Amino acid sequence: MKRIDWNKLDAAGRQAALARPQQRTEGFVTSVVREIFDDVQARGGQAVTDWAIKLDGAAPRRVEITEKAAAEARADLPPAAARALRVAADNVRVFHAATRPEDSAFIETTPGVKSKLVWRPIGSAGLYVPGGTAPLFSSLLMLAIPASVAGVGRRVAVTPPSKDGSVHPAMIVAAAEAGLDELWLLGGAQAIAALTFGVELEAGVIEPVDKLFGPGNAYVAEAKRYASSLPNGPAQDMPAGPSELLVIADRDADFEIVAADLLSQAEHDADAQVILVSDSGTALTEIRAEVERQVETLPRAAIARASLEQARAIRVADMAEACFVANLYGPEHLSIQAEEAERLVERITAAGAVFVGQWAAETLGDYAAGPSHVLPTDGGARTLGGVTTASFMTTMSVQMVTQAGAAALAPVAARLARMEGLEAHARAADLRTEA
Ligand SMILES: NC(=O)c1ccc[n+]([C@@H]2O[C@H](COP(=O)([O-])OP(=O)(O)OC[C@H]3O[C@@H](n4cnc5c(N)ncnc54)[C@H](O)[C@@H]3O)[C@@H](O)[C@H]2O)c1
Ligand SMILES: N[C@H](CO)Cc1c[nH]c[nH+]1
Ligand SMILES: [Zn+2]
Repeated sequence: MKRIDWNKLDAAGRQAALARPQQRTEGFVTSVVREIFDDVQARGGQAVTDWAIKLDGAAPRRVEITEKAAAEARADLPPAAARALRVAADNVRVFHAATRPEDSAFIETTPGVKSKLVWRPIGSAGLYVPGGTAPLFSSLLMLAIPASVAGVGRRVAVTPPSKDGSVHPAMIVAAAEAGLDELWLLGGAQAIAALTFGVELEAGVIEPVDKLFGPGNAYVAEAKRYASSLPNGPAQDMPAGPSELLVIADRDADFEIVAADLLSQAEHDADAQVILVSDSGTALTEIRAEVERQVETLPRAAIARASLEQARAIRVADMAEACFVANLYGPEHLSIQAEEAERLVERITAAGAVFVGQWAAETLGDYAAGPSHVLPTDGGARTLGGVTTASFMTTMSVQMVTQAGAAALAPVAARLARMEGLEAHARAADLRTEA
């Protein structure tokens, strides 16, 4: 972890200190994604199959998620694992049901003119579930359950096959828990292209979707971005790339816990980024040493070490400055392990999720606290929130006007229309006053 003193840096130094790993924006990711999309647009399902075989060693396959298949998959898991999945799914469902947006009441702005905002689910959602280096069935729960609570008509998930071409039984159980419609073993940009254009495969048809959701590596994140830039392409939820965690810790933090939290995100991806911010030199020194100690015994030490090359340990003057730095970075996850952590939350304006105090392990949020763990990365949190039921819905205003309401408001509208030089608008308003 590179050690940095915030107050010894000039503006350029500060920008560099909070830069995302360069790998994520490297040109070859963009060009490979473009090549895959062009090929899928030209050759359809055959191109998807060719890329899937080339990159992941297996042709796309549809996974059965019938009750029978789910029961078999459940039987393949230790009972405690199936129970843990059920607890996680229940918590995610409870949180999203309680936070689903409701239609507003009618609001009368002028007597006889009333409007309200109503929410409608989108028609179809393509859910990307990462699986390149670990089968993230938790991401399936975090996407498919909010989609189902929102009432989305068709929910299709795609996920890469494991190295031997198989699917983890927990993926099938999670899909069943979440009431998913389709699950495909297909990953990377080729999966996103399939959901964008719709393709006919040997294993069946993937219909195009209205909106793409989900996290993924740099290829997946770029594919979603590119898909949503195409004319008539699907919308996308947000940039949700390699994981990020920024921890604000003071000298009273539990250094072992802070180090463990940093490593929990570093182990995701060589491109994941973890940042430690503290007003205490001792905390920075001790936590860095603790990270080095703990990484030794991790099964994914190689990935975590590669990520740690992009990590930072930043010394700030005080907690107010720590919050300033956190807001500037806009992390996917922010953990505050400092005195009066809850009070500091008031200063935070940009983070996908905030974990308050030492007991709020980010890992709990990753799996089972309830809110979706699909969150914006790369500074997206400065303007965007994470996945919620609202992400799967749209709003419409509904406007109702009585004859008296029209008589009162039409002259206003007609006047404004003529000021804009739009005579047809004005006449349409005038007609409402002539009855
Ligand atoms: N932001 C969030 O909310 C969030 C949530 C969960 C996970 N994540 C992140 O998701 C990511 C998962 O990454 P992953 O790699 O394990 O799985 P992944 O499923 O995102 O990516 C694997 C796919 O990448 C494609 N790919 C790999 N190398 C390629 C190459 N050279 N050219 C073209 N395509 C290539 C392959 O087709 C493969 O199927 C991690 O970075 C993790 O941190 C983010
Ligand atoms: N930390 C990831 C979000 O960035 C989500 C996840 C899934 N499994 C474990 N963690
Ligand atoms: Zn995680």
